[in-house]
Amino acid sequence: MRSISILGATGSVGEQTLDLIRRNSGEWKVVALTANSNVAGLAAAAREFGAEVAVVADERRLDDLRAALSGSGIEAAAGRTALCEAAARPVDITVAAIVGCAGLGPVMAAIEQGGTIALANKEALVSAGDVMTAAVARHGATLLPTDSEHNAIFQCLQGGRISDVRSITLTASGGPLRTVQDLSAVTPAQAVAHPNWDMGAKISVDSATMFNKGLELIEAHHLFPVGLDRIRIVVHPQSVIHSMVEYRDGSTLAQLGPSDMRVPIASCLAWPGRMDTPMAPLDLPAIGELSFFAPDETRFPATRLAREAAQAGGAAPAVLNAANEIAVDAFLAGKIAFSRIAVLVESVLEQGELPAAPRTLEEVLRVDEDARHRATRILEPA
Ligand SMILES: NC(=O)C1=CN([C@@H]2O[C@H](COP(=O)(O)OP(=O)(O)OC[C@H]3O[C@@H](n4cnc5c(N)ncnc54)[C@H](OP(=O)(O)O)[C@@H]3O)[C@@H](O)[C@H]2O)C=CC1
Ligand SMILES: CC(=O)[C@@H](O)[C@H](O)COP(=O)(O)O
Ligand SMILES: [Mn+2]
Repeated sequence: MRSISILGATGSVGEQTLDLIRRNSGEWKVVALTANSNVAGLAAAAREFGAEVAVVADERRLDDLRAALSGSGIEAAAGRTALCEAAARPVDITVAAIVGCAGLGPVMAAIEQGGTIALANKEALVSAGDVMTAAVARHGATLLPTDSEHNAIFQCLQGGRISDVRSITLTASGGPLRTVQDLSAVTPAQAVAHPNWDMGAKISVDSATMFNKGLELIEAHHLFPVGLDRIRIVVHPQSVIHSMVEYRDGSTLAQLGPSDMRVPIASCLAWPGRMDTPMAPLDLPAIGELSFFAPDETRFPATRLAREAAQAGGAAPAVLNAANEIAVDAFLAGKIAFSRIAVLVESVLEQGELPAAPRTLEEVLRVDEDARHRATRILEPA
């Protein structure tokens, strides 16, 4: 029996993790499950899987959570501190599936326990960068990349040496707007309609703007230290090849699979072994063709902005991420046009001097908070 905590259990990655646990329920003990405000979903999952503790980030929902769990014997808690305390409970694996920089504190709490973390929450690593990787090294923690591209690269690196890598290629679907000419009138419904993956709203918008690939570039830069100039992006609309590693002898290894997050999640849950998933095998004759294109950074400037932020280093990636989170929320709320997302991010990055490079979690959170204020002030001038 292995123990697991799922941070962001009510989301797309969280629910897909629970689906795998359900199929192998005798093998897993669920310790902590967390959500932001979805009390009904959290309580149902906590009851079904017999969790030790359920935590909701929104403190105003604590009474509702207690009521939903009454008689179950499951502990209920709320707030950011409770989230970090739950994340710090010792487990064999923590699945980090909160969306946004809001997941950073709990991820760091799990890292400080020296645990194994299946990391889907890319914004946490993008924002904290070296602060997180240094904490991983200091506490002897293990990060298992769960984002599909990074999981693909991780798999392609097994048995290889990072010093033998010539390049890493991140594949990008190009998102739902790849062939849409007029980006000025894109609605939230269009932007979240990803052609291949069923995901939460924020990452779906990020795929549409290509900020997802920009964040993933920075994520790859921290996970796989081959040098930024050796990490490339190629548009591959079928999302069958999830990424590739080219070695110095000219061999390129790729990981292929269905566009279903249960594959990379299962790879992390069973690592270094393997486990069954319910997906049908890839039917390559039915897929027919795999195609590849260079990214169009004129229409989708996000990958250029992310590369520049990664090159600048220090606080720049955290600023880029925070501004993007504010812009995506504003777009989904109907407050700004789709095309303004990248414009806003660039404005925040170019506004005045960037803060000093953060050296601690608290400093990262201050950079994040400050960039959010700056982005909000641009959107809603006093
Ligand atoms: N979905 C996918 O296929 C993939 C996702 N990822 C990454 O995984 C992460 C999760 O994505 P996804 O599952 O799509 O997201 P969802 O929006 O579907 O789920 C997000 C989860 O985080 C919780 N949450 C939201 N805001 C907060 C907060 N402020 N504090 C604490 N918890 C919060 C939500 O709770 P509640 O339900 O109560 O709102 C929910 O459980 C993201 O970083 C994403 O980039 C990476 C690769 C693929
Ligand atoms: C499933 C996953 O990892 C997502 O990040 C997905 O890859 C998004 O697709 P694109 O950003 O390539 O459109
Ligand atoms: Mn991805």
